Amino acid sequence: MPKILVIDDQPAVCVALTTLFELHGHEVRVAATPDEAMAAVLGDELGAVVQDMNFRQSATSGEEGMELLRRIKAVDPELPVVAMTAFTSIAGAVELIKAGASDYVPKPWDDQKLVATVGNLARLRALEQENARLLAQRGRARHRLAERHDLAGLVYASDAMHEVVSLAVKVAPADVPVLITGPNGTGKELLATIVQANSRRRDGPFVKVNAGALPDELVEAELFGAEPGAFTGATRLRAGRFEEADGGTLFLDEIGTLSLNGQKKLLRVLQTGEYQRLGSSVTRKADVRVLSATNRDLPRAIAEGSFREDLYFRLNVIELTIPALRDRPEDIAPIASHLLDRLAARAAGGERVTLGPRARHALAEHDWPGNVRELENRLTRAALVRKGETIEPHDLGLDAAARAPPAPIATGAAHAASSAPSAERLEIERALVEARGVVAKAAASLGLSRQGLYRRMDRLGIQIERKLK
Ligand SMILES: Nc1ncnc2c1ncn2[C@@H]1O[C@H](COP(=O)(O)OP(=O)(O)OP(=O)(O)O)[C@@H](O)[C@H]1O
Repeated sequence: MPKILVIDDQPAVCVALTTLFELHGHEVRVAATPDEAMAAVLGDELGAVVQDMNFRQSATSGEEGMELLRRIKAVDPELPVVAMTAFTSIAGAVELIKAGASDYVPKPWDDQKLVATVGNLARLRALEQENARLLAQRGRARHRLAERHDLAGLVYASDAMHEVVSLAVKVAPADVPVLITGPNGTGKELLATIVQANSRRRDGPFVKVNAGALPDELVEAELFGAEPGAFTGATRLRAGRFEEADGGTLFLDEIGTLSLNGQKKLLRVLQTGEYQRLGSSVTRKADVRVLSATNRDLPRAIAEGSFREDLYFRLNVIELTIPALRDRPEDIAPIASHLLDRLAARAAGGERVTLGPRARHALAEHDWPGNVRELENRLTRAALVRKGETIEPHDLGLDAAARAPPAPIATGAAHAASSAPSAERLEIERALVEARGVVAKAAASLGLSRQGLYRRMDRLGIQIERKLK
């Protein structure tokens, strides 16, 4: 129980208050003069103070008490002080509160009220202190982690993310496969970068493959390479991704959508540590650490027969799961701020745009189906379309997102009756804006063919306005 300091020059009052607080489980310290009181405030762990306002028989103005209150508040502004006063005037009470008193009780006091008031204040202080201690502890832990490891620009404030990142840097030096799971755009590739950057292979190659985009007939050539003439059109020797990643790390993104044939080939190299180029009988050793990522529920895919269980166990020696952004709302504001810094660094004039209070509120309220990538897209869009100095909710497309669609920069009619822009729409719009409306360039940055991008634009009703050209 928190300790209470009782300050009164009358021994009878001190005895009465000591008995009262001790009866309710508090430890009590007593001071008869302002100097004794200050010695206790400076040297003891106190939960609350109950102080008289006059310390000499002749004094009645309360001046000495007011002076002591100010001295206490000057050294410990958070320490709750309850003044015991004969003041009944409103003016006196207001002055006390202004000077920092948490409350005041008249003399003679009501035992129950006094114990309740002081006890509540002391408990609140203990909670606040504990909170501050935990926050400081977490802040220190995050700081230490960032100091000792390369976090590749990943920003977070949540405990959930701290756990994931701590595990990532812990498993990084062990040469084991790591499977990174989590919804779209949560930072799986960024986390893979952290694992690689903190591994013993950090100076080796880091090769990334979108396993989901590998056409079945090219899986083998892509992963293991091909000799000239190995298949129609293979005119030159082609090194595979395992060969390129030799001595380093191979990151297989979208592993959940790798074809069954691709899974079989991958499993073999993971089991034996050996592979052959297509069209060659020479066996090569794979000195590669495999990291993989997926947003698919692999156990479910296994149950449905679309993912091999044996491959799952090979890839999933360690699993790192990144929570959806909506489940770690503390991360939204710091990531948004980081992304705005990044946008400013890339912008021609280097101007840093800020979020207006309504926009900040809208970000906190949004559900983030597209996670950090969606946040990135919305901020990029907002920085481009904003009219004022700060970003407003409608710039983000979050102006009552559920009620009406925002006016997109590249827009069409097809979606007009629909709800807020999807993450896909935002991503395409962003790519188009960055490519200044050049579809081929936007398609390349999205990893799509030009036709593929046109098809998506058609489906989403995105047309390019002249101003983008
Ligand atoms: N915590 C974070 N701090 C800073 N940037 C982040 C963070 N998380 C994600 N990002 C950024 O968001 C974008 C999307 O992240 P990333 O590509 O790593 O997600 P992903 O989960 O691999 O996406 P997908 O599921 O679509 O493959 C990237 O630009 C990345 O740098």
